[in-house]
Amino acid sequence: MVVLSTTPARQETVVAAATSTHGAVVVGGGAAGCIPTVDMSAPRGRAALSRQVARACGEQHGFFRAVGHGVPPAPAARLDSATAAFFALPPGEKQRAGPPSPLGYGCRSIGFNGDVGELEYLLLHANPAAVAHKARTIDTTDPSRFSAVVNEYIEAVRQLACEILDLLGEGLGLKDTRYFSKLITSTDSDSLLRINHYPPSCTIHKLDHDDQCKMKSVVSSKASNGANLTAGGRVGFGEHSDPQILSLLRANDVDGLQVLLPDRDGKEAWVQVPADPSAFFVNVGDLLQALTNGKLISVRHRVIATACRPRLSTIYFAAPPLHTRISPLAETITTSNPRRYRPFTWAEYKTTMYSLRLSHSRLDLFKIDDDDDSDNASEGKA
Ligand SMILES: C=C1C[C@]23C[C@@]1(O)CC[C@H]2[C@@]12CC[C@H](O)[C@@](C)(C(=O)O1)[C@H]2[C@@H]3C(=O)O
Ligand SMILES: O=C(O)CCC(=O)C(=O)O
Ligand SMILES: [Fe+2]
Repeated sequence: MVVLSTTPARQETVVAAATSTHGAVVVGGGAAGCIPTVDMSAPRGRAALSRQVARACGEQHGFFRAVGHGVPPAPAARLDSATAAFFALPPGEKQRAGPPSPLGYGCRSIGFNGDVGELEYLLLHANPAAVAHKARTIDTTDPSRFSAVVNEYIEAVRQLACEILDLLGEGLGLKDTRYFSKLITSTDSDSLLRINHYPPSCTIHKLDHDDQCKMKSVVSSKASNGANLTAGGRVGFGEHSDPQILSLLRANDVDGLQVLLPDRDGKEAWVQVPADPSAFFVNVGDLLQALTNGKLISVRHRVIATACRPRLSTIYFAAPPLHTRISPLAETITTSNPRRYRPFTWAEYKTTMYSLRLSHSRLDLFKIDDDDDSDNASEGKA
């Protein structure tokens, strides 16, 4: 295990993941500390692939690196250059697409309850009409080109999300194996696209590279400019779980993403996810945890900026339509795993989430008490 640093305030340990020869990313010190890799193009049966995806999204992970995913590189490259061009504009021009309501351009402020991060971002509703509307303020010279680039990317990544959700439906043995993917393909689905741009974290001081790197290994809770520091870096995007069904993240070659995974002793540790621009990082969202009655796990993650180059990441949050009723599926409720969550709609969940801080474990508010016999008696009814 490579221990990068510890922060006295939270006694947290950050471990770096390393790639094993058989393709799985493994952290020394326990199987639960691994980041699984799924090669979606590997020649093996569909059943084996679906079991592998379901295992990665459950059993204490909720997170995997997808390679051989079939998304062509060109739409991603076009999106990256369009968004990089936007972030390179003078601040006044970027502000035309803000403030985030929650959609639009945002800088440092995240949500409505006082969260801040060392980043700027674009948050878009993932449907063509909404993209076209926002594009008018994002690319004032050629908004229709910007829209086309974004829509092309969304279509490619939505297909990948559907494929992963179908594999999960099969791996979990659902009667309707397409249940999850149907939720996100409806025309009024509430999916989002977020593009995060993290400035280099070593531009504060005009020091040579070696001095900057020495400074970053100094553990402290506040930087001289007031930014939060954790485990030797600035908090780019604070600890949270994603609220939706499934998130597909792709980033450039700059590290920063960390996931909170339990080790063999059940203690949690932040695991550094090595950058891989050709891969998608897939994580289970709160809704999928609720729908599967906790069989799949909505992983907590964060971004800690330590690099001297900007990090550009793009995340597709696959969500259902607002009126969708979220309730644990019958196949996931058993005597040993009785119903854990009460039914709710995505709209209800969103209202709750926007009233809370980023780090809140919001799904807990929808939990059924262990000793509530009337709710647990509804075993087998979704
Ligand atoms: C503080 C907040 C920002 C957030 C909405 C929230 O109230 C709590 C969840 C946050 C989050 C995290 C994942 C995604 O980046 C996001 C778009 C989402 O759906 O939930 C953000 C929200 C946001 O930035 O608006
Ligand atoms: O920017 C990243 O790499 C991750 C950000 C994230 O987790 C989010 O936007 O929900
Ligand atoms: Fe996230």
